[in-house]
Amino acid sequence: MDWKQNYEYGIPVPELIKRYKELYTGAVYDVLDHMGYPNQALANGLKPVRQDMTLAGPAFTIKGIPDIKGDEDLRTRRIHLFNDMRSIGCPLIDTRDCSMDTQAAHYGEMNAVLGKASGVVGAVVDGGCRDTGFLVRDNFPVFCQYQTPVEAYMRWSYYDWQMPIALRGALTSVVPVHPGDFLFGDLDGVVVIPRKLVVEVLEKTEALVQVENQARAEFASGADPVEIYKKYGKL
Ligand SMILES: O=C([O-])CC(=O)C(=O)O
Ligand SMILES: [Mg+2]
Repeated sequence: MDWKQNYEYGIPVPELIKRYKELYTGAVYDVLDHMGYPNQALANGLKPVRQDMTLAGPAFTIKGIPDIKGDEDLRTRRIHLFNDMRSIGCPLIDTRDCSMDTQAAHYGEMNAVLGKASGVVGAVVDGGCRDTGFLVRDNFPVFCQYQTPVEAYMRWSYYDWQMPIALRGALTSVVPVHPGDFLFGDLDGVVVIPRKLVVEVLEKTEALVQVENQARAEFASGADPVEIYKKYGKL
């Protein structure tokens, strides 16, 4: 499959990633909210495996399903997803819908190593992660719901990839994610930026952050807060 057109934004992906990583999720959330997209934040439980980790980039979507018999066809097929990542040719976020499983680890260090060699710059896993020590030592940003040593085999399996997926939401039960939608995460959580809005949201958030920086500096200076609020409308 040729998915490349899902990853064209008018600005090269590495530049988008660099500029998003200068921002913070609260500001991106506010911009999306004001644009009429209030339901783009992922569930509160989704957190980085180390507090200072951030990630930004376009989603490569993966769907997994319960698999209590260890289906051999699914098991054999999954390895091909990494070549599909490579065929896209830009930095990606491995983004996993785990069908609400709350038992197994759906991500780990082997996935990260192979992912990195295939263009992956971080993972958002709506489920569990293991080998966390490796990931932390490698400084590889993974956002997940929990950590566990429990293996996925005979519990959960990869089903398909590069299809629309649904991750648990902060304000809605799920937030849809499509291949090429952007994920941006920091200590507060993760927001999903729909593909067609990636550049507009970036530019609007950069402008918002400028205003917040000015207002913050003036608040910190001890000047009259009422006057500062009148000037910027920010607190
Ligand atoms: O069971 C799995 O594939 C998850 C894991 O431990 C790894 O990626 O290293
Ligand atoms: Mg492992």
